[in-house]
Amino acid sequence: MDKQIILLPGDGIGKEIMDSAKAVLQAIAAEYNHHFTFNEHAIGGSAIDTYNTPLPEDTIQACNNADAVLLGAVGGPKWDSNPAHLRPEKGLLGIRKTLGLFANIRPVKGFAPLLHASPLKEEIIKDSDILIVRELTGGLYFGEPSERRENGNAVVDTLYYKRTEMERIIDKGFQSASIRKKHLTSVDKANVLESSRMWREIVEEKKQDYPDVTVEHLLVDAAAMKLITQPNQFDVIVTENLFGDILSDEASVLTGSLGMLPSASLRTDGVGMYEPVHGSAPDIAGKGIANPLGMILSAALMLRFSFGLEEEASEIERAVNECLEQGYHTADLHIKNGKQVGTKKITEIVLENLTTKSISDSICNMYV
Ligand SMILES: NC(=O)C1=CN([C@@H]2O[C@H](COP(=O)(O)OP(=O)(O)OC[C@H]3O[C@@H](n4cnc5c(N)ncnc54)[C@H](O)[C@@H]3O)[C@@H](O)[C@H]2O)C=CC1
Ligand SMILES: CC(C)CC(=O)C(=O)O
Ligand SMILES: [Mg+2]
Repeated sequence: MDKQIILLPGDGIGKEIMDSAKAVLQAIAAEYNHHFTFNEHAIGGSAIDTYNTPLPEDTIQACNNADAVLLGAVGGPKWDSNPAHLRPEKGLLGIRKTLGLFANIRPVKGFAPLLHASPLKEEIIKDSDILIVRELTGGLYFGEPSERRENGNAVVDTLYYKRTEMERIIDKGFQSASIRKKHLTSVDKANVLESSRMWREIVEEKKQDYPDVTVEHLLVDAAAMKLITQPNQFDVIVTENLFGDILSDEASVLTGSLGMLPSASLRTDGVGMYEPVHGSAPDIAGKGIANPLGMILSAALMLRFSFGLEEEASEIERAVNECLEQGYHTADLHIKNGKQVGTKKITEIVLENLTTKSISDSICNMYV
């Protein structure tokens, strides 16, 4: 299979973890006889430094013509006091919107060897397997106006959603639930927000189309609490942009580290951008200690969702699991008697496990 993949490493640890994902994809291409072409483009703070914009036109064009996009992370203190249009995050929001990637799929399923790596008790997190379906191109992150007023003494951000934008993501949530355990939790703040009341109405309408899916409505504050007290009560969570952003970082605690979580940002035709859930981690950038597994697992999601390469995707997930079984981990994972290594070394171990298939040849599909 021939595929053109655009790499957007971005800022901070973005470049370090992108190198890992690329190496894993090259190994998969060699093993399965695929031809992946990689082209790197600028986004975020590094694009501001070189091109004076967080999202150069050339990057947009390349992504538009690609089969899939891999993104590291953007942002950092260097650009934190820039005006809104010259912030790295504007580049990320811009590429999501421009490509129409409205569905952010964030699987939260812990690897067995990491059950004891979470600060939560093992009996609480065991058997948890959650799919967060987050709206990605609307809501507070995009609404206009968003500005200071009254000489800087007042401020407005706008939460705007069209009904159609809510309908398509809620549909995605129902579709995901219907091929999993058939339980959908819709998260909103309908006791306060008009947007959430419209969201809830749509969920109620849509549930007629999915009679085999049970639906539960949760207010976001209670959902935040239940996520870490009864995580195995969840199957699919569908929610709007801001709530999904916050809840997915919280949910990462179940897996031992934010550095473990992958994501897929999709539209309906299969085109996607694949990005770990975490940010650019400026506190550890350049130290060679970042956990690349969320990025590597995002590359696996790319193979599965955009290229239909289920076996290859599962092979990466198996190699990651094996590496953790062998006790290897980066510093963000707290594992007693583990073998703590840096970004490059853990990538090498994943690569070794890809080629040796020492323990099992079985396909472990983490996310369906
Ligand atoms: N998708 C993206 O590009 C995102 C970008 N950001 C940006 O990233 C910058 C930093 O934001 P933070 O709030 O610090 O969030 P962050 O996700 O970058 O980091 C939070 C904490 O988790 C740790 N961490 C995150 N990923 C890790 C990994 N792979 N390995 C080991 N440790 C990891 C960091 O060291 C830090 O202590 C900001 O500029 C923010 O806007 C934040 C979230 C998403
Ligand atoms: C950096 C933001 C624009 C987004 C974010 O935190 C995320 O998508 O997880
Ligand atoms: Mg986030």
